[in-house]
Formats: sequence, C-alpha cells, structure tokens
Amino acid sequence: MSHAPDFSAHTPVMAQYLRIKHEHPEELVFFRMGDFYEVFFDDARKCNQLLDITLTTRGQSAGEPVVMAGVPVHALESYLAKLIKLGEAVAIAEQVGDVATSKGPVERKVVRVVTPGTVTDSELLADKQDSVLLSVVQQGKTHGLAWLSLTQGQLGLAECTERELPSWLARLSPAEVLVDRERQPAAVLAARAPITNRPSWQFDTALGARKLCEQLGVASLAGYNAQQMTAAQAAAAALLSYAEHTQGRALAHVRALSVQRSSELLDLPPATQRNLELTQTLRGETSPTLLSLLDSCRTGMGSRALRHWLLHPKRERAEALARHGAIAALLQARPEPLREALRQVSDVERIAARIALRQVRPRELAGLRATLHILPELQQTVPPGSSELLDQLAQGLLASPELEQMLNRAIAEEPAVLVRDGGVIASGFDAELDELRAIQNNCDAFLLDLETRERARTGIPNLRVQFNKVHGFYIEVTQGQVDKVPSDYQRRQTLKNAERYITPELKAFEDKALSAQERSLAREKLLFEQLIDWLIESLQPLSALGRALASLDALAALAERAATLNWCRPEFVNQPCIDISQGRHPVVESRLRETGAGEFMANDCRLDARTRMAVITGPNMGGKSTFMRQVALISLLAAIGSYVPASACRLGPMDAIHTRIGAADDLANAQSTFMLEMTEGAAILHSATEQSLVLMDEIGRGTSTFDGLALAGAIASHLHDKSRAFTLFATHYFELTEFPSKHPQAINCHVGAVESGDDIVFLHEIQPGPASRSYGVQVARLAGMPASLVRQARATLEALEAKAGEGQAQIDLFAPPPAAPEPPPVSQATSTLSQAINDVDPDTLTPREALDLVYRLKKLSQAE
Ligand SMILES: Nc1ncnc2c1ncn2[C@@H]1O[C@H](COP(=O)(O)OP(=O)(O)OP(=O)(O)O)[C@@H](O)[C@H]1O
Repeated sequence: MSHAPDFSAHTPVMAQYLRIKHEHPEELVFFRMGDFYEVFFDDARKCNQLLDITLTTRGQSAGEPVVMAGVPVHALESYLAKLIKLGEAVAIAEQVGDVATSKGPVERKVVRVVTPGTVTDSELLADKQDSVLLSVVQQGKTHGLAWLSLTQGQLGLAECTERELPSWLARLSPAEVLVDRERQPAAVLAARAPITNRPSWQFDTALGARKLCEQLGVASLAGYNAQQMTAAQAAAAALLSYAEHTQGRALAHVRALSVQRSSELLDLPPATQRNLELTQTLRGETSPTLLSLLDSCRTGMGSRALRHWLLHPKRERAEALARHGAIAALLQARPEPLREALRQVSDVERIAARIALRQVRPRELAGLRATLHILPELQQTVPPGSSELLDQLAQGLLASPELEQMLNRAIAEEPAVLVRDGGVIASGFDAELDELRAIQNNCDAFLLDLETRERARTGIPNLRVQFNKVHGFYIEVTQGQVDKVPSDYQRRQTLKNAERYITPELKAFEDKALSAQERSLAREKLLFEQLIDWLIESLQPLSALGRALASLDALAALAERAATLNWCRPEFVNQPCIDISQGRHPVVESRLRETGAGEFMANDCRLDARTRMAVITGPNMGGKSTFMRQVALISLLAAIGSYVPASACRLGPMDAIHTRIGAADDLANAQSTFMLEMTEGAAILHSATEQSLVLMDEIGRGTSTFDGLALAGAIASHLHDKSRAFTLFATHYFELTEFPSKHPQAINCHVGAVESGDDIVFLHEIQPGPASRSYGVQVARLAGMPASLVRQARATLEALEAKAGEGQAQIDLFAPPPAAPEPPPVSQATSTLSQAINDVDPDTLTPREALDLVYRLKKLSQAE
C-alpha cells in the first residue's frame, strides 16, 4: 500500500474518507454514515450517472465543496446489483468503532470489496449460474489459467495455448478476468468480460504455489498433478490475493481444486457454443437453448451443475457412462419422488460458502436445517442397488447429527431476516439470552410481583410500582403513608400528594431492564458469530453434501427430460462412428410442439470409418442446418451423460465439435462476414482430427461464386484427405455434389422437397444422393416477394441454366494442390543455429540456463 498523502487540511471525517479512497482508487467507495452509504467527489458523479441518484454538496472541506450522493443502507443490495452488472467494483467502508465512545469520527474500515467475479450476496447472484473469477497470465507460449467460484468454494487450474484460450474463456464464461496490467492477452480483451488489471508482481509462480498449498492445506501440488503448471500457479497467485482482498478475509471454504487439461475435454470452441445455442440463443437470450430445455432442475445447485456438465464434456467416457446408468435406474424407479423431495432443499452449496465468508443469514441457516431434516426421506427416494453412481450419491446425503442438533438448538423456529433485528437465536440455547429476553417479556409480571411483595412488607396497601420515561422505575407512596416507608427506600422525587422511591432491588432491575434489549441483541450477535465459528469447522461435509445434492438434482432432471421428451440411452463404442437412428433436434422439436406447427421429422445419420463426410444439398429452409446441428447436439448430450433425442445412437470416440455456421457480421471486432468465415474455417482446419465432428454450413458463400466454390472445394478436400474428420458439409454449390465420386469416404445426401405447381413443400427428410435443384426462387415466393419479381427471376434462372449446360466447365475442383514453391536453401549450420534460437522461450529461462544457451549458440556458430 502506498504512503497516504497528508489530508490534514480536511475535516476529520473527510480526511478519514480520503485515506480510505487513497487505498481503493479503482473501486467506488461506499462510506457508511449512519443510515446511509455515501459516495464523494468523482465517485459521487459516477454514481449519479450510473444509478441516477441525486448529487448534492455537503459543506466544505479544505476550502472545496464536498460533492456527494448517498444510498440508504437498506437499499444497498439493489444498488450494488446494478453496479456489478455494469462491471463496477465497490469497496464498502463500514463503521467499525463504537459510536458512543469514539473521540472524533468513528473508526471506519473497508470490510469487503464487491466485484463482478467475487459477489457472494445471494441477492446479487443468479440462482442458476455461478459467478466465476478468472485469472489469466501468459508465460512464453503457455497461458496459465486459475479460476475460482467463491460461492462453490471451487478452484480450478488449466494451461493452454493461445489458440485454445478462446475456448476456455467461452467455457468458463467468467464474470471478471484478472490480467497482468503490463501484458494483457488479446483473446481476453476480445472476450468482453469485465477486466481487472493487477500488478505484474502478483503473477508469481512461487507465490502461487505457496498460496495454493496453504489454501488447500497440502504440502505439495503433486497430489493434484499440478506441480509443473507454473503458468497456472502464477495466475493463481494473483487470483487468491485478489479474492482475499475483496472478501477482507481468508477463504476458509475453498478446499477443492480441479486441474483440467485441454486434452481431457471435448473441445467446444466459442463458435460451436454459439452456433449450437447451448446456453444462449444467437440473439443472446437464455431461452430457447439446449440448456433451457434440459434444465428442469429443482434447485439452483442442480442447474449450475448441469450447466457445468454441458460446457465441460469429457473425452473419457467413464463419467458419462455412469450418468447414463444412473438415469436408467432413475427411470426404472420413476424420478418423480426424488424430484418432489428436492423441491424442499435449500441451496446448501451457497449456504456453505456464505458460512465460510461469514455472510450467512439466519433464514439461510433455518433453510439448511430444514434440508438436513429431510435428508433421510430424500435418501429413501434414491433407488438403491442399480447404479453405482446413485448409490454413491445417496450415501453422500448424510449430515453429521451434531450439525442438525446444533441448528435445531441454536436457531429460532422462524428467525428474523437479520441478526440485528433480534429473535434469531432459539430460546433455551443460552441462559443469559433467555434471562435478558425474560426481563423484556416479564417486565410487567416482575413489577406486579414486586408491588405485591412490597405491599406485604411495608403494610402500605396502595403502594404502587411504576415506570415513566423520565424517571425510570419507582415506588410511589401517598403522603399519608410515608412514615411506613422502610429505611432501604431512597427518595427519588416528591410530588404534591405522593413521594416516589427507589430500592436497591428495583434499581438493579431497572439497570437490567433498560439495557436488556440492547444487551440481548448484542448477546444474540455474539452467539450467532460463535455459531458461525462452530459451523465453519464442519464446512467440508456441508460442501460435499451440496455437491451430492447438485448431482442428484441434475441427474433427476435429465431422467425427467428423457422420459418426457422420449429420449434414448446412447451407446459408446471404440470404433469410429456416429450412428444415429431417428435423431431429432431437441430444441426445434419442442418449439414445433409448443407452437403446434407440426411434427418434427426424425432423420438418421450414419458415419463411420468408411464414410466420414456427407455433402448435404437441398433447398433453403429444407432443414440442412437443423440436421447438422442435431447430430452435434446428440453427440454432445451423450458425452455429458444425458440420454439423446433419437431412437438409437452409437458413438465412437470424439475429441471436438467444430462448427462453421451462419454469417453474422462481427462488426464490433471489425471483421467482414467473409473474413470471419475464413478465420473460423482456418481454425477448424488447423485443429480438427480424425475424432472431431465438423459442421460446415455453406462455407464460401460470403464471396463471389467462383472464389466461394473454389474455396469450398479445397476445404472439403482438406477435411476429407488430411483432417479425416467426421464432416457434415452443407452447400448450395451443386458442383460439390461431384465431390463424393472422387472421394471414397464422402457421400451425397439431400433434404427432400416436392414441388406442387409453383409451390414447394419441404419434407425435412434426409435422403441419399444429391438434390436435383435449389428451389431458391420458390422459397423467395414463399417469403412474399412480389409476383413480378419472382417471374423475372424464374426467367433469368432458366436462361442461366441453359447457358451453363452449353459450356460445362471442365475444371477439377478437388485436384490435389500444386506443390508450394521451394523455400530458399539454407546452410545446415544456419538452420541448426536458427532452430536453436527458435526453440528458446526467453521468459522461462533461468539466468543459469541463459548462460548455458549463450555457450551453446557460440559453439553452433563456430561449427558453421
Ligand atoms: N426435421 C425437421 N422436421 C420438421 N421441421 C423441420 C425439420 N428441420 C427443419 N425444420 C423446420 O425448417 C426450418 C428451416 O430449417 P433449416 O434452417 O435447418 O433449413 P436450411 O436448409 O438450413 O435452410 P438455409 O439453407 O436457408 O439455411 C426450421 O426452422 C424448422 O422449423
């Protein structure tokens, strides 16, 4: 922290504010003043714009008017929500000193910083989505990633190449990204997540390794196989420092680390996630998407797990197989009872995190208690013995009996919303609290009792014990009876007809009663804090319980979907194949059903080692895109462990789904339609393998016909000959229907349509062989183009077709490429030398290695 400038010319409160602001230059500082959080100067102007709150001035400080704005304490959450959405970070400075005893301004301190990636307040978080904080750093050619979901207590590490980085960003979809302020990776800037710059020194490998070990409570990262991931460790250093900084405390609940490798996941590049509309439609809405269709979960935990499964499919299929088995078992026993029971479950995962961060609310603990209470019942609804995974999860539905007992004893039946309102701790939990409450509740009874006793003791029948705000408690005796007053009565006040007294007993009661409420609130607060201390000790089993509930919920939802939507269990085989019978596009099918627009036409897809590519032709609107997407969606659903919309499905190994579909101009990134098409196409050609599924929808259409056709032919050849990927290649270029005759692993198919008069009827059926024609003019007619225009187009088309028939071009679109020109010859020595230099990654060299390198290079150059 830098040394604070001298603020002594300011009023004491403003000096205090400015000191805090100096330490939080990049955040909006919300400065607690009684019932308001106030913001000053530039922060006030910014809030005025962003939150539309009134700007005023309050007096002067150091000769300047103090520009300010404020939000009431009770409305903090909604203002924070707005600011976080806008990507702002807010530092909350609370009054931590005692207002009554402070000399000068009460002490204030930033107790936490709320940023988009570190919010943990339940009100600010979407139920169904995690807020992920990601840190990215580049070390040589490697990018290190470390991420954290504070609300799940989960850390993740990964390393990837520059080319893979966009996939990771899309997969993790971070709420905030931390980058080295000196070296921001371009892909991060393009990802449009809020970016927070951190100083370079925070991205330090050794620091990261140490922090990770401390956080996980382990001596080395070897157990996670992460000891070599130096770039990811460097990213973790900045990540953990930042998370602690924003929370203002250590992260007790973060104990789980998952180390992920690009090579373990089925690659879903950003274009694929977008084109398949997995979690967002092409228009950016959350429905209808594959996730919105799948997610019938009963809890936020389940929805989050499902989203995670969908975006992190594994190549290794053991996990997916286990899920298929669990779904089968649930379907056999009916998933409804389990799903019904899950309705009563609270978000244990988030509650556990909020306990760790000491932000948990009383009602959340009451919800947790209710959840623990129904666990045995819930356990009964999980069918036993038919799926190992389900058995395991059912066993995880255990909470320690002490935990439940403690919550039963400590938390009131219906606790207040906030601890400061009182009524949170159950009666019978703490004798002192009970007594304090009894004083408040039994005030009247005590006074009556005292009155009766004092009347008997003094023999004054009309003696009265009373209370008023000015004088407190007193015993009133009429003037005529004053001589009977015992010696321990002390006079408090004399009236015309009566004297008022106090006794030591009454005085003691008064002290107790007047402060009872205050003290009982303070006592409750203390007890609540102690309860949290106690709960923090049992966080591990709570987090494990949260994970088990989340998985069960997600599986039960998948089972329900499979039953409702009539899906089948896919089969994994080791031979290369995508063999789908009667496949359907789940989202299009359900949209058709919802809108009553007709039945979905199911289609087969048969690709195997001998048939790796299908060239799909047919009219616009015929269903080509739908078919290709459905093949990808079915493959993905199987890989995440779901049933699939088909009547049967056999799948070989798969490492990636690549898509090149549609052509939305990426104006924001200044790329033309065609440039984008080629960039995405190139990325696919570079990465597709024999185990990839590639969807190419009308590649080449963004440029002139000949250019487009030539490129499309070359791309198809590359995919067929070099990548050998499973490829669905939809095109309007009829010339490409020649492709299969020269390429043994390619076939033609087309979407059926029949003409009736001038009209066209789409059959949406995939049929073997090439399409006979495009029907573009008919589609235009259907779309409502003026009749004269359609007539003119038809005449032109006929003329063009006749002309094309006369001079059939005899060009071989798919001929192997001519050899590239030879590179200029280089001497052996130069190439060894330049090779040695090329191999060096200067950022990762130790000084010793650098010195060795110089010697080696010198030797090489002498050998020249
Ligand atoms: N198998 C099917 N069964 C029923 N309706 C379908 C089927 N496939 C597609 N459709 C309907 O047809 C519409 C158009 O489908 P799609 O976009 O796949 O056509 P296309 O051949 O790719 O067209 P274009 O070449 O213009 O992109 C879909 O929105 C859907 O409503």
